[in-house]
Amino acid sequence: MPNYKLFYFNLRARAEPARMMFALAGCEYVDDRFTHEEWPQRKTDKELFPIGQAPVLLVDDKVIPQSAAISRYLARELNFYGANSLEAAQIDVVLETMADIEDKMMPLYADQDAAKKAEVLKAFVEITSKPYFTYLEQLIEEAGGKHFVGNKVSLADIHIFNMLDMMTNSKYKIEGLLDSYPQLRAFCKSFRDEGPLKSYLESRPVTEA
Ligand SMILES: N[C@@H](CCC(=O)N[C@@H](CS)C(=O)NCC(=O)O)C(=O)O
Repeated sequence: MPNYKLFYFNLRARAEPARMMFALAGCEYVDDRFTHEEWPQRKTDKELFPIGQAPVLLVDDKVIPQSAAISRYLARELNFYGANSLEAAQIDVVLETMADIEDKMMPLYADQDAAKKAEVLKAFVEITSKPYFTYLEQLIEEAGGKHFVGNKVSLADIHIFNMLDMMTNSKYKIEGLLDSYPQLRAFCKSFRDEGPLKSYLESRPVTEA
């Protein structure tokens, strides 16, 4: 097993799927978290932060930036990327659907007055995000409610849980987001309360996002 070191802010956000996979696999790693105040100094290390962004995963002496690359690498190494190519493709479908939702979410956080923000959030919940969440709701229902793909926790479950956790339980919380999606709500509840990450989720640092 290589030496793993993960560098990110003291947030769940883009690094949490990696931390969740390390926890599930019982794999040791260094979880190097820094504050926003420390970041300008940390990012002067151009070898470690070649794009000037975090997260970065150090695998022995190899630098891997880009959270999606980190997640997919660890999923392959630690066996969270499905049992075969077809399952891997199904996992990718979930990840890419989630990426579409996140793309549509970004403008919600642009500076704007309260009335405009309420209008934009309502449109996101009721219109823009609907085809994606409806599809994810259908997928988890067809899969039996517990795992999006296969019969064990995969990168799909981990990423969906993390995204929904961020959208319902962080400073980016969106009111009413999952009101129309009972299967997704049930999936999150069982993942949190009964899944193999229960004790990790209960003991991880509490962060604003
Ligand atoms: N596509 C990149 C985006 C990384 C990114 O935007 N990171 C933010 C934190 S979530 C960052 O490093 N912000 C500080 C900066 O850009 O100086 C990824 O997914 O890793």
